Amino acid sequence: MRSLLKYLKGYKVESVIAPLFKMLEASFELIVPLITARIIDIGIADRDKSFILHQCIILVLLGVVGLICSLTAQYFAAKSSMGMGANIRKAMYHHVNTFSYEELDLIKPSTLINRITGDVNQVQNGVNLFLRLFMRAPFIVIGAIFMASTISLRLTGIFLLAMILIGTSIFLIVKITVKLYTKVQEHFDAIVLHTRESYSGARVIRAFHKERKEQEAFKEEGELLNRFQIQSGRISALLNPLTTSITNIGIISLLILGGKEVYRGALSQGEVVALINYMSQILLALLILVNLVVSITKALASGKRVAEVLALQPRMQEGKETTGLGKAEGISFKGVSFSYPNSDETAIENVEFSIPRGETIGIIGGTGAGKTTLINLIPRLYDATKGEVLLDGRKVQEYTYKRLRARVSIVPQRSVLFSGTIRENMQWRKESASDEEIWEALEIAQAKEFVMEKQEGLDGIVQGGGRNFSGGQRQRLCIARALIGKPDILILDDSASALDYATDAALRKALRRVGKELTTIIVSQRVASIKHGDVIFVMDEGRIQDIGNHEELRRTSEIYQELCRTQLGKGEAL
Ligand SMILES: Nc1ncnc2c1ncn2[C@@H]1O[C@H](COP(=O)(O)OP(=O)(O)OP(=O)(O)O)[C@@H](O)[C@H]1O
Repeated sequence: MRSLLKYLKGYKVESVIAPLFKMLEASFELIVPLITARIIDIGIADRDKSFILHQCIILVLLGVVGLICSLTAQYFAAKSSMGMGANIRKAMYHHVNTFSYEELDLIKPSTLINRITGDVNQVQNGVNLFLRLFMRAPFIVIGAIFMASTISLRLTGIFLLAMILIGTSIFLIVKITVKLYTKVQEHFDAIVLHTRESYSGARVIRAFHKERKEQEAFKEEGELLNRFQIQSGRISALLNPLTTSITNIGIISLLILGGKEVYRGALSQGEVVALINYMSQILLALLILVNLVVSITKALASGKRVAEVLALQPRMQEGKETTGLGKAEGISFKGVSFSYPNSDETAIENVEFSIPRGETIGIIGGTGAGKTTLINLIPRLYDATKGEVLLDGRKVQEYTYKRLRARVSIVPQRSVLFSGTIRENMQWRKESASDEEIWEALEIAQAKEFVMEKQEGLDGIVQGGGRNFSGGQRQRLCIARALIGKPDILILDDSASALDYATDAALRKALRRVGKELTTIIVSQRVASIKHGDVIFVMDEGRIQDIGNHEELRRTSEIYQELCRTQLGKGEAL
């Protein structure tokens, strides 16, 4: 949490003014019982109406000035805590954008969203309460005891005893409820996760007719949450009656012992009333302190979650080079192995190959063979754990991200579009892309026809995630997006899986016409999609088992033969 204090930068003055004004308000509050005592002892005793009126005006003035101080404190506390919250959110958003796939594997997007929103809000509220109340409550308690001691040192003992009893009850109850609160938070997180999953997977749930099962699981989570909330509610409900009882016992003791002092002539009636007022002020201040402690505990827990994200340093460092050596003119893998950060197994092992510029490469293999892992190393979505990945003779790590990603364009397995227009989605790689360039890319990606059919053309709306397009249309739009800005290397990671054979073939034919310089890597589980490649890599268990063109592999590669047998028909493969 301490590491988050730097985000208060720019709000230092506000953070000092807020507690100062709150303490000023508290000082006025501490004077009130003394004035009440004077009204009773002098005004009422002497039946002096003008004195009473005069003192009442002072009370009103104290109230008004106190209110102004309180509002000033609220204003400055809100300004600095909101400012701090905004600074943290900005810093987190910026920091998360520097994460590579490795960091995103470690902190899941749903947790990141919770941390950037809910947790930062909790920190913000905690800071606001802290600035306003943390100094005020102890100030009132100490001040009230001090003022009481100036009235009667003998009766101050009752105050100390009441404070010890109230303090102990509060401590015990908070200790238990904070533990329960942690449980409540855990179950609340689970419910949020469940709600999010069942909403985003609503169609799958309907398709598998799992509505009842989902409802039951939700009900179970809800009941658990309910149980812990009731438990913590019951225990916190004890707090008020317990502390009020202790205070009331204190007040009764003050009345009895104070009464005796009045008889002895050591105290006036007004002073006894003032002592009772101070006792009530202490109780109120301690109750506020309890709420403050609970909120601060929550804020500290949230602050820890926020600080964890900010402390996570991206393992990849950006290079400085903007040009290649031009030697090898293509992509080379030298003894490359890779393991995911959250896994002990190697996803690819000792991969070695070179691809000259302008070739079309097919990568085929069963699920989990390591195809996606391999191609993700080229645009540095991950860094190899062993070996080197070279692009035009330079390690990919040496290039700036801008340069590397301008040269290598990847269409991932999952087609992701963003809400906006088709044009806006097409301009992701090149903001200045003209309509002509966009139509050209759409034509190659076999998407021109259905975009033209739209009344608005390139201004056609894309709904979040591209849900107003079919799976195949989404894939084609993503391929078009990847072609804009003329990359040197185009990687299609199973990105044509939703296309029918004819469209898939038309796409590959169009890609071949793009230019001799374009290196195309097509990852697929379909033989038909990669069989025209200049070279085909056959992958299995994280290794490239066989390399060759379609005809060679049909003769030499058992895995390839098997794939052909199952897909193209037995006769063709043998
Ligand atoms: N983010 C990840 N974290 C941990 N392990 C992963 C991750 N992604 C993939 N793996 C594992 O790495 C191995 C290779 O996966 P990869 O996605 O490269 O296979 P693939 O050949 O592309 O499969 P598919 O054709 O099904 O997409 C698999 O065993 C998989 O479980």
